[in-house]
Amino acid sequence: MKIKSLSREQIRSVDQQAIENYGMSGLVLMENAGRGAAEVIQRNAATGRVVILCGKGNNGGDGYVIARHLDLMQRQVRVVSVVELDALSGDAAANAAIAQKAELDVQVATTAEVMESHLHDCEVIVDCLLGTGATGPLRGIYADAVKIANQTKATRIAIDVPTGMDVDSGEADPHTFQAELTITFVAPKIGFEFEGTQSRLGDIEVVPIGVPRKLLRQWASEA
Ligand SMILES: NC(=O)C1=CN([C@@H]2O[C@H](COP(=O)(O)OP(=O)(O)OC[C@H]3O[C@@H](n4cnc5c(N)ncnc54)[C@H](OP(=O)(O)O)[C@@H]3O)[C@@H](O)[C@H]2O)[C@H](O)CC1
Ligand SMILES: [K+]
Repeated sequence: MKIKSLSREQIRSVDQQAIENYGMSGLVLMENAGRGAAEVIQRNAATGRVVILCGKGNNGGDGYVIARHLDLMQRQVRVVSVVELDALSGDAAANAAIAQKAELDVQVATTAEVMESHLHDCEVIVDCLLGTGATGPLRGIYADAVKIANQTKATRIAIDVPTGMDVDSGEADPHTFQAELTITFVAPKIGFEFEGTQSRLGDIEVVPIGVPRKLLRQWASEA
């Protein structure tokens, strides 16, 4: 079944319905998202050290799941959070805690200098800073992190939407993450169809997260 491009509102309602009407849990959706993304990353960037940049919300939460699954694939992985971990909540906090108990390499970088020290020698950078919850211009360390990442020679992979891009309008902050590959969940986003977004998105892979077909049928573009 091919799902047409969805808006922020529509994708949120998929989440909501999966949880409220089908009894799925956010943790299960996040696990499916992170595991699916890790498998696509392994297929597209099969070697080298991976740094996963994590923000405060569930896009960041995906990053901790991705880290755990890449570690299971014997990859060298480091998570670099742009917020103190006690600022996390819900499913993101749960997966950050699992990552720490699993003794994955989790660092915090709230300044550009510390961020630079983590990014200068890695081969793959995964953007889990902001997803569909982003609003307005990038704030502080988020802008710094994207600027530094864009200056490296690393392969850059965006999760759900490149940080700095508006998921509905396609409008891009001056410091939008420049991805070679964007791994997006459930369906492409309507903002991806706008002029000029291609250079920031790179190739797009859609990863299903286990939401039942019956729920998605309302947005199917073909059976
Ligand atoms: N059904 C699905 O597709 C699933 C998607 N998942 C992932 O969840 C994210 C959406 O997560 P959410 O927590 O709603 O939002 P974000 O992670 O994108 O943003 C989180 C917080 O970031 C702050 N924020 C917002 N805009 C900015 C900005 N311009 N600069 C800096 N910080 C910003 C804001 O927090 P504040 O309290 O600081 O205002 C946001 O709350 C989705 O994209 C997927 O990756 C699920 O994992 C599974 C299901
Ligand atoms: K992102």
